[in-house]
Amino acid sequence: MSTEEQNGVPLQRGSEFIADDVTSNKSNNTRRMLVKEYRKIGRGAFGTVVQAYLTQDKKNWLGPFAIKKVPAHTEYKSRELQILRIADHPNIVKLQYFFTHLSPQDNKVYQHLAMECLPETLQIEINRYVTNKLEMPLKHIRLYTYQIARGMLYLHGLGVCHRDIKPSNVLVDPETGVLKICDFGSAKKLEHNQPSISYICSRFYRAPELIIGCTQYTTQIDIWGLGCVMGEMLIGKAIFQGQEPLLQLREIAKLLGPPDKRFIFFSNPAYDGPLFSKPLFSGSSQQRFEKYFGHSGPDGIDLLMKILVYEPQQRLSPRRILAHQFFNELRNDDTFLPRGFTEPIKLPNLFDFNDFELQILGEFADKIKPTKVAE
Ligand SMILES: Nc1ncnc2c1ncn2[C@@H]1O[C@H](COP(=O)(O)OP(=O)(O)OP(=O)(O)O)[C@@H](O)[C@H]1O
Repeated sequence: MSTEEQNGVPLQRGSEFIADDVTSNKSNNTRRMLVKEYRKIGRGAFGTVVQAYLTQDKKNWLGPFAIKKVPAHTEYKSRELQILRIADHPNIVKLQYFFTHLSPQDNKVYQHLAMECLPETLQIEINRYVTNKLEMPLKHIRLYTYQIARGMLYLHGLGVCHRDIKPSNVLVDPETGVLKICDFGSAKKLEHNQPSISYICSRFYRAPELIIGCTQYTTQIDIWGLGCVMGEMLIGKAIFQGQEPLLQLREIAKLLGPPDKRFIFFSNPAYDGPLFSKPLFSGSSQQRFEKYFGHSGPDGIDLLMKILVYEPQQRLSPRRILAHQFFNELRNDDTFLPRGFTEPIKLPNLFDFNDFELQILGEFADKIKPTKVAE
């Protein structure tokens, strides 16, 4: 394959096709466009993600986009399109175009979701620190955790539960500090009193009620995932690594202590799996949290201990997370030092709440926003 440059866009010959019905998510207009695929950037359980560019006239190129291709017409995946079409938030990956296309390789129709492209996943960023035997700076952990919580404030405000929070479903730009939640392939608008499947979410990040088989769960399952992701940034590896689905609960019990019988019963009265009711450690769970996450300081430990709790209703809500003192450093100093840079730069705007967010935040908005010192 030869490579050429067009408008600074590196293009590979041979990986292009015409799509007849490319719809802009912004204007809703549909038109014919040439799609040039550049390189594969991700592979998931359901499809592939490629970096690609779009053009109408072969002169003006749009992109780069991350185009996610999934088999079309499955009810499961069309939810992803529906949710991405309405989501409009700085911490949620933005859908820009979408279209269907018949693949000449297997003669199947694929849905194509062209999203803004970010350079890394949080998983890659975490691994980079581990490989270099370094700890991720606390400021970065605050910045990323805050933005995941802000994305959740918005999503949960819409009633949408992501259901697959994990570091590889969180995109980051380490040079700007911007973070966006991606992969809405498992997301669902949860309706009150309507059951949903409990076999959802990647094992290490599954909330205890899901492990037990609860089908009436709430968006608080995502908050559990957020706690797992924050813990993973702190220690450089997944904090609960169960070797089998039910053993996942054992890993949780090693940190939190045994689950309460009431919690098990109200999650799933028919649960007949192991209870792990004997303490798996001596001392208090506070001591365990301090041992695992000591370098996050008392505020980090306090926050994690209020997120990683069995009872979903007891877990902090997104707005209480945003208001937590762990994030005071972001309110007091609006700069950070990106990895590999020697000069600090300004943090992305973390407090530009829109009317919808302000409505959900209520009186919390004033606690979350930095208080400006009068000049
Ligand atoms: N907007 C984007 N910008 C950059 N990379 C992306 C983007 N969207 C997805 N990716 C990359 O593609 C990978 C797979 O994307 P995604 O998680 O949406 O697909 P999936 O088929 O649902 O995957 P999985 O089965 O692992 O959950 C991501 O982990 C990431 O590496």
